[in-house]
Amino acid sequence: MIEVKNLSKIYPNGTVGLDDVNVTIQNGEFVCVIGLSGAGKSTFLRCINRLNDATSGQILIDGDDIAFASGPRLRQLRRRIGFVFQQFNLSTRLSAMENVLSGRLGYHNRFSGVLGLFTAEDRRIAETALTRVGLADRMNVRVDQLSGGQQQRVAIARAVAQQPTLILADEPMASLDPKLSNVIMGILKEFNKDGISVLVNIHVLELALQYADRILGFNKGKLVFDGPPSALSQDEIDRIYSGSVADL
Ligand SMILES: Nc1ncnc2c1ncn2[C@@H]1O[C@H](COP(=O)(O)OP(=O)(O)OP(=O)(O)O)[C@@H](O)[C@H]1O
Repeated sequence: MIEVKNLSKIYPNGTVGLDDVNVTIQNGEFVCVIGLSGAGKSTFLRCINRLNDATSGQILIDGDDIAFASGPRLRQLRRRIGFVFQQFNLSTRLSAMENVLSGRLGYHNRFSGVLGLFTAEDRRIAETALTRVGLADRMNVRVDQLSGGQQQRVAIARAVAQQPTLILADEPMASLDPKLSNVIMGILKEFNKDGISVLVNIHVLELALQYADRILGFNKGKLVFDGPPSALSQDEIDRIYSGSVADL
């Protein structure tokens, strides 16, 4: 369970990224986060795994506050959270397998991690993750020889290899051909069925409606909608986007 309490983020230049956000996400939920560009979606996800530091508030991951944790405790908490980036963030000169194995680093001390001393169990977990995303025959191919869609699947496999309880995905389809959106959402949904909670930032409302159990709508850093897709009326959509769906 993730409990976000009174979470605010003010950037050093004074921009309000998040404004007193309160939300609880139960284990196993598939949550889509929507809102206009600049609404705070990325800031929200990045605060949850501490790519961004919150200014104030709490983020409890199964009861442990990650918002202001540091050192080994932060490392341990982050291990529970996989992150999938819009631009994949892979080491493109390494193989798919090597990238996915890096998802296991949180389970090793720094020394063995740097030396790449992965166990047979790590390799088995990485292989399973790559097979689940449909890349069993591409494991040893260098990432720069894979298509964008395949690269994003490697990135998802890397997140899954962490054996996380939560996957955060920040516009994971935005760099891909729109036709691949359903493939990426479908893969995330499959892992969600295994019990991993998923939070996806998404700017295509249709996809959010199609896949989400629950939608969070942000506007200017505030959480202005929290409910199932069925509760998202045109009024609510207007409130989130302060425009009509036709403008999206
Ligand atoms: N590093 C930063 N320094 C200052 N302001 C920032 C920084 N990162 C984001 N912001 C600002 O914080 C607000 C929220 O941005 P954020 O990136 O979270 O929105 P978003 O909803 O994810 O937008 P997009 O869909 O374009 O990614 C915006 O006003 C943005 O300009």
